[in-house]
Amino acid sequence: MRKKIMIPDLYAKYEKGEPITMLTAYDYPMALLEEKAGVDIILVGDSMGMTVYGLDTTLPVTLDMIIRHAQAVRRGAPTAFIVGDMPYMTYQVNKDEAIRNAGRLMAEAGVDAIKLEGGREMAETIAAIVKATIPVMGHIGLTPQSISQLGGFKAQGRTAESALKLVEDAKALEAAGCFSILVEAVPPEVNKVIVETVKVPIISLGSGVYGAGQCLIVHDMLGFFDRFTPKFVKKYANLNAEIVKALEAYVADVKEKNFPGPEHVYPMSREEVEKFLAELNK
Ligand SMILES: Nc1nc(=O)c2c([nH]1)NC[C@@H]1CN(c3ccc(C(=O)N[C@@H](CCC(=O)O)C(=O)O)cc3)CN21
Ligand SMILES: CC(C)C(=O)C(=O)O
Ligand SMILES: [Mg+2]
Repeated sequence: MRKKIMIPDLYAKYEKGEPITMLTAYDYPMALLEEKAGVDIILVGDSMGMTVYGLDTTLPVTLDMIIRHAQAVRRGAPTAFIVGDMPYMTYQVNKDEAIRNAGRLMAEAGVDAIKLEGGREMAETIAAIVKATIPVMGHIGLTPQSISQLGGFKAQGRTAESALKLVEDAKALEAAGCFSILVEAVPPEVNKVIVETVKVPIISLGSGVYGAGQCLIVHDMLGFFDRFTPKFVKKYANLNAEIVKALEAYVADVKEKNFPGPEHVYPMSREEVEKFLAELNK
């Protein structure tokens, strides 16, 4: 088994120019497969609200949901670096609540770090969480918990003014003590400047090749989610089609009585069958 990945291992990769790989996982079977494939960072994302629970946004996801799913992911991926996503309103109210909730994710779920959305306005909260011994990954650009203010899931930093603000946000997050920052759905030109401005490793989700590594939502890249496909997704498989093919074959087999076959049932000796029927007819 691979050695447990810790923050210094991520930094060593970054310094060597070896790209860091990151994917979401929400359950034990997917975590097992990602561990097997050698994924460095597994994010137990609040995107589970949409990919696993069929909700329209990430806002209804609760801390208890993230904790339960992160526990399952931890069992499947003992050596991956696991990041637990802080759900909507578990860190925005005040620093004390943010520390307590981040601490629950660390202690109850066994994650290695937490992630929360926001720029400058979250810097003080992040500094407080880091001071409480909890590593924080920042998340700027498209921040899905702000969907109402953003007016939809739209790429960010596409004007000079908003791009400048993103660079300031990244600086503030670094100063607050984030060990890494995820930059979502930002033009590559802007992400490049962020990468060159801050020292901490930048993970790109839909923000081009610059930075320390890449992230995708696993259900998107496996073709296991159909409601929409962000422009930044590359589909590495079409699981939906594979699964439907298997399900249709099962439905047809049952209807045509081709399943179960003799190999799927528990045998009884002829002697016992005869005894059974004789007793029954007495
Ligand atoms: N399955 C899944 N994948 C994701 O990447 C993801 C989620 N769920 N849930 C939360 C957010 C939403 N995300 C998204 C959604 C859409 C775009 C996108 O490409 N939007 C288009 C159209 C936007 C519009 O104008 O309506 C764009 O060009 O920005 C990007 C990220 C990223 N996150
Ligand atoms: C979009 C990624 C980075 C995320 O926050 C999630 O999966 O919840
Ligand atoms: Mg999230």
